[in-house]
Amino acid sequence: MTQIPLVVVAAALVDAQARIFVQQRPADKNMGGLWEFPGGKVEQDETPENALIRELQEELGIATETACLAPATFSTGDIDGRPLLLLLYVCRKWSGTVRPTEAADSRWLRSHELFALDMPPADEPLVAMLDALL
Ligand SMILES: Nc1nc2c([nH]c(=O)n2[C@H]2C[C@H](O)[C@@H](COP(=O)(O)OP(=O)(O)OP(=O)(O)O)O2)c(=O)[nH]1
Repeated sequence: MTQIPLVVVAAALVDAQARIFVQQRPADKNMGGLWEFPGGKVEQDETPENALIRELQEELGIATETACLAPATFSTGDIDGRPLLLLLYVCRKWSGTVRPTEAADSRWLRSHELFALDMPPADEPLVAMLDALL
């Protein structure tokens, strides 16, 4: 049976020291304990950018806008047998202070430090791309 991909959006928030924000998924969630970029699923009738703006507000308490979300790269994979399309944006401009509301842990890391983290399989190409880009 053909399945429509699950579209997930994620942000590489980059601060003035070129560090990137990552957070650890809570143990009770799918892929619990893995490190990820903030973001989540695009809901019906949402644009990817609006979904990411919503997720950043919900998960981190920060506000940003579409013009501040630079499409960086994407990756593909599957989640529980459903195709996954993971869209990564780079965001350098937001208002408010990053305060994770749901994460088990969080860190600001240089791009090369991301390679040492346990992340979902679909994130590996994203990390390589960020490391080349930043
Ligand atoms: N946020 C995020 N999700 C990722 C990344 N890499 C990756 O494979 N995923 C997967 C994990 C999840 O199965 C899915 C995102 O779903 P989620 O559970 O975080 O999204 P959500 O906030 O919309 O979740 P919910 O309302 O269903 O709880 O994408 C990543 O870097 N960031």
